[in-house]
Amino acid sequence: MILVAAAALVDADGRVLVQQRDDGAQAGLWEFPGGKIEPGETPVAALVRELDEELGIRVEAACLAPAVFACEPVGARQILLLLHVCRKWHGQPQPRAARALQWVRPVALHGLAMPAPDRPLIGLLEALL
Ligand SMILES: Nc1nc2c([nH]c(=O)n2[C@@H]2O[C@H](COP(=O)(O)OP(=O)(O)OP(=O)(O)O)[C@@H](O)[C@H]2O)c(=O)[nH]1
Repeated sequence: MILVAAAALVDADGRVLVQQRDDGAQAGLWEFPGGKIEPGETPVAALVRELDEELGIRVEAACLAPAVFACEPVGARQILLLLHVCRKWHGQPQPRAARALQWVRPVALHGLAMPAPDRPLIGLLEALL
């Protein structure tokens, strides 16, 4: 089981940030910023670290609200994806690790190519935001 923490950053217009993966078998897919939780790390601590590494933004732990999760097979592995919602951060997100970033309305996520674990989360996220 691979534990992954991710964040839906939501801007003042209610749009969500997604990034396009640049490497590996999932290259070209759009996903929420985040990454694997390291041994001994909490999901929120992993996200604070990943959001800094991937986007160059600083987020306070208290601003990452646990939201929805999914557990899906990707190849031979199960991914447990823990999606958080974040409405407050410091700095301007930059695509440091991704091919591109885009801000989209939650309903538009249905039209994006996303990894399998993200698909069941789209409707849940729409209902939450
Ligand atoms: N960040 C992120 N990863 C996702 C999402 N959905 C999903 O299936 N994943 C998968 O979860 C895994 C996250 O691993 P990663 O490679 O981004 O993690 P990482 O930054 O720790 O990378 P590293 O192992 O190169 O250090 C990948 O297999 C990725 O395809 C998502 O919405 N956001």
